[in-house]
Amino acid sequence: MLAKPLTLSAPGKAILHGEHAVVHGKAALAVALNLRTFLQIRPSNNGKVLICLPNIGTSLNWETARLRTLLTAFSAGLDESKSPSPEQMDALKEFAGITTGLPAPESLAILAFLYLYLSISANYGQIPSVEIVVWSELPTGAGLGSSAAYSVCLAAALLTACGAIGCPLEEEKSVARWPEEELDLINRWAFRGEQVIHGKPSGVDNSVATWGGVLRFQSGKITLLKRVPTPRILLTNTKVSRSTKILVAGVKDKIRKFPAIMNPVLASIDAISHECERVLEAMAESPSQEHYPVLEELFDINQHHLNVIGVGHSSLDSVCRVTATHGLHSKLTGAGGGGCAITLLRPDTDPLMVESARRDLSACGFECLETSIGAPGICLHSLSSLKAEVLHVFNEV
Ligand SMILES: Nc1ncnc2c1ncn2[C@@H]1O[C@H](COP(=O)(O)OP(=O)(O)OP(=O)(O)O)[C@@H](O)[C@H]1O
Ligand SMILES: C[C@@](O)(CCO)CC(=O)[O-]
Ligand SMILES: [Mg+2]
Repeated sequence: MLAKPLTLSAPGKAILHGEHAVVHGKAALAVALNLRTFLQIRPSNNGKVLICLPNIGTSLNWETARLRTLLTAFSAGLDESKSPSPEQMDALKEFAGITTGLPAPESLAILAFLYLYLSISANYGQIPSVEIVVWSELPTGAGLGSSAAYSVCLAAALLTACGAIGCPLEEEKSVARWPEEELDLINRWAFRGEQVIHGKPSGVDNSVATWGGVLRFQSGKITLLKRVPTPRILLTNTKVSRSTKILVAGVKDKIRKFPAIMNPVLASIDAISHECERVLEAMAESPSQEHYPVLEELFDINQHHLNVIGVGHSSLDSVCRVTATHGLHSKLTGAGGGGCAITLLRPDTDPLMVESARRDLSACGFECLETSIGAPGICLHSLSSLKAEVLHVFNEV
């Protein structure tokens, strides 16, 4: 059980190709970002469970005895066919005093936490009185998988706290990862958290946050692409807020209304993901500049498709237009409707050109984020290995 504080982190992600189509059984290519969500869980002896979420200004606590009264409704196990039921969600909303129809960010985050806390306790054994702090380097709700990194951190922390999985961090180590079968369990529980936040997630985001690196995801099948080169990208946050849940529901509605028009678009996005993977593999075989025009054209085509299925936004059009004036190619990433875009950079892209593109993007009110890609998935950290910024957050709350 939990004898001392544990600190863990999971990465955000960028989807190169396949967002939305992946919800409908098509392939997606996703990369882990070196922008992470950190969680600290510490034992406490006040008979309460506390969750503190500084990114969204929320801190709540409940008596463990009160939480226990809900346990029987959450003992169904990890049956693949069962997702969080409307009855379970209603019980949680009533417990947490959430009455609004359209859930606010803090409501979704709390519901996902309560769902995971109760389901994991009911299935593996009571989680003791704990304090949990979650803080992220990722913008929340901007297409970079913040919900998945949050769910993966929660699942890993709660499974470790109740002894369902081990704690692989040895004394002298600064970072440790769980063995594959435990990562698989973390990923499957995190998917449940995503279901609470998203409604109908494909599972691609929680898979990247769990496994890290670069992967292809299709209908629940995760293929880690170990050999492919990780392209350089520039991330731009338009700062236009949006909800993945609403955007995913909008696409579903469009497919229902116009199946003969929308299904070929999804099939084309699927073909783009496969073509991109083929090109990345060819680049691994023979690195050469000649592959970049193809990757750039795939970005352009997919961006048009994403507009067709209704997840574009004028701010994302602006990112594409501004970067195009510098000879660069961009597309939205994640759910779209605002949030972030990715711009492909060639290894030989002139840094001055990138700098001037960034200046123009900033002048539009957008924020460019620097990060590397192919980062590791969920891991445990020793306190001494944490960056000062992260330590500061955990020491403050
Ligand atoms: N650090 C965090 N603290 C608290 N809640 C968080 C945090 N990160 C994510 N969330 C929860 O996840 C929600 C955002 O999820 P959403 O799926 O809409 O966006 P995203 O995951 O950032 O983007 P995408 O799904 O397109 O990659 C927030 O409203 C909040 O409920
Ligand atoms: C829009 C979507 O395809 C990606 C969000 O990052 C939703 C999902 O796959 O769950
Ligand atoms: Mg999300």
